[in-house]
Amino acid sequence: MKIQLALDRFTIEQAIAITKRVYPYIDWIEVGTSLIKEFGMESVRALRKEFPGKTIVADIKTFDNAAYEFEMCYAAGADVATVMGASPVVTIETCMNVAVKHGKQVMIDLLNTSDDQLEKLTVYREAIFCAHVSKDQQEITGQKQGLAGIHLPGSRFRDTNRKVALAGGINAESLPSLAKVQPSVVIIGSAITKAQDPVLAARTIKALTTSAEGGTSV
Ligand SMILES: O=C(CO)[C@H](O)[C@H](O)COP(=O)(O)O
Repeated sequence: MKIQLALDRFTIEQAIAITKRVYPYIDWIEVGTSLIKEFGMESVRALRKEFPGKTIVADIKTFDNAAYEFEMCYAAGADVATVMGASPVVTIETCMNVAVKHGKQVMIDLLNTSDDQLEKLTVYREAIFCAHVSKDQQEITGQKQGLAGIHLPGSRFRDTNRKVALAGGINAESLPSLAKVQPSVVIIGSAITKAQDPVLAARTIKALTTSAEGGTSV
């Protein structure tokens, strides 16, 4: 289970500084949508340059203009770029094709994706399917990521080795039960980056994922 550190609502310098502190406890680095919107591809390039040894995820949340946006992310050094599951299927298909062309990956963000649409997306076997509770759902309607509320991408995904990611307000309390879903990736932002002690928070989360996988806690 990879830990993807979500970097949102920071300057590029702040994002680099916090990542350096928690570096040993995380696996993937997400250049958050807010960074991409505020600073553009420079944010992806900067994180790529600073952390050559980590997987960089550009959370661009593409909804249209797929080839242009995905080419841009991969050229800036992203290993993974995100597209919204609710987009037209042709958009998602285009993202998958651009990823194959560059030997990169696609994460499909299932925020507000209907079951009918999800059914259509099951053909994209190489994608990572991200069940996501949004910031607005967290902050305005008080929704939480949890086994009851999760829009899990169907039992068939778990049965067929589809890669699943979970995101949205995940913390040390919710992680152990969410780990039962055996996600490939857990995406964690504020529980680490806004913690009073981000290093302790990251180390605790790393220990929880390790023990959920049957390993020894660090
Ligand atoms: O995609 C995102 C916001 O749209 C965030 O990356 C995701 O929600 C994880 O951050 P947090 O743990 O703070 O919710």
